[in-house]
Amino acid sequence: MLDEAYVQPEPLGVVLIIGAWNYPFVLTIQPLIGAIAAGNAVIIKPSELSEKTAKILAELLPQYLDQDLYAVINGGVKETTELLKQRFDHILYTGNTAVGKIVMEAAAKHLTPVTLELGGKSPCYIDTDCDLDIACRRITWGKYMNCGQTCIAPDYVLCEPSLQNQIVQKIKETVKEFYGENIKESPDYERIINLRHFKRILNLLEGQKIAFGGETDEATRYIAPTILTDVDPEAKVMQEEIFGPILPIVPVKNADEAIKFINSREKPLAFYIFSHNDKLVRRMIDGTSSGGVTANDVIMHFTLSSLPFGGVGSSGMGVYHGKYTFDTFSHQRPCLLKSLKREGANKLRYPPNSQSKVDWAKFFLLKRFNKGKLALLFLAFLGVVAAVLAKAGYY
Ligand SMILES: NC(=O)C1=CN([C@@H]2O[C@H](COP(=O)(O)OP(=O)(O)OC[C@H]3O[C@@H](n4cnc5c(N)ncnc54)[C@H](O)[C@@H]3O)[C@@H](O)[C@H]2O)C=CC1
Ligand SMILES: CC(C)=CCC/C(C)=C/CC/C(C)=C/C(=O)O
Repeated sequence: MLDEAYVQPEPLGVVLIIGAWNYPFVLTIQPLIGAIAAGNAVIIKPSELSEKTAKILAELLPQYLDQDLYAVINGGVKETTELLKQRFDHILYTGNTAVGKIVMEAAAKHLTPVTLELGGKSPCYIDTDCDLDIACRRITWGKYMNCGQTCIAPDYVLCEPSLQNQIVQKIKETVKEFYGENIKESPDYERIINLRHFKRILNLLEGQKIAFGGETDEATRYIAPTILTDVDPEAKVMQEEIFGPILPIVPVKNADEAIKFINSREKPLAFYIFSHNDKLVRRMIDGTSSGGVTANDVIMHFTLSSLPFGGVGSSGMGVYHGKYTFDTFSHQRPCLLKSLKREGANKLRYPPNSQSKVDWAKFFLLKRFNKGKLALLFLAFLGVVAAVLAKAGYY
């Protein structure tokens, strides 16, 4: 009661931030800000796939930040492998799950803690009790933004069979509203990052029923906003994160079947539920697990600095954003400042032991006491009075 106890965050030391290509600026700068705020030195390793952003980061950062403390190192697998041999005090990695394991293995050699911001197949459940126009507009935005290359894009839709055709129709209308008649010409519709990813996504379309879209152009790595219907849960497109503008719809009987479906797979990075029914929304949140959730919208939980962002299970570990970034890059050091006075109260813990000391210890530590011993209670009351007097300066 008389001691001072507090938590003092302290910098971890040198932090390594490895970014991915899909939002190459935000995925390095956002963690960098928190790492600096927490007092660390930082090395940034942007993705080599988004080479122009990597180059500009290496040019710009030294102009604004202390070069001894903040460095940009550019390179691919070879350079990153070499970098990972060094000892860091924390590593924040954003990218795919397979490389996440490599990063964690390298970090383990130095007992370095990691934050792994990985991916996964984020499901989107659309209830029958829902404003389909609004739901489909929001899903269209989140799915086709950056050509589907967003870690928390809704990967696939689960809904009752009766909704399927209406959803296709409404997304089709919204695509026209967003990108016009000629999507290819729209300045707002992006392209696939490289040929390897273009071919990977095309491969996922094989044998599927295309209800909308499906047009592609290898020369410009264009893939039209595409919807697949009646998709078999065992299909290739349902086995890996799509990370492209393809939206499979998997019909389910009801919300319970959707919950079972989600729980039978790896834990996703995000989960989206569209329904007017608040109870159903809560039930689906309680019945599943995912990195984050947005109800009646997509992506938006990412934008709140008051919420921690991160995955769970195979979609990652650890969180950042806002104050959570500061906490991730800090050691929360518990400090107890005692005085060398009042040794009498401390005698309780020193040998020789006795039943009376045990009773006192239980009273103070476990807040458990023998009801018969009212005197004990009285003594505790006196203790509180003494503490108050001491704080007030009478002691
Ligand atoms: N949880 C999140 O916040 C985010 C997760 N992602 C996920 O990232 C994935 C897409 O990114 P990737 O294609 O992985 O990006 P990527 O190919 O840019 O790789 C990510 C980083 O890992 C490094 N890297 C690649 N291979 C490596 C190796 N063998 N050893 C060491 N380092 C290596 C790269 O140089 C790069 O800096 C998706 O699964 C997506 O969902 C993407 C953005 C945000
Ligand atoms: C309100 C508004 C314009 C939000 C922008 C949302 C946005 C672009 C989110 C991107 C999220 C992100 C960085 C995902 C990722 O890392 O893959």
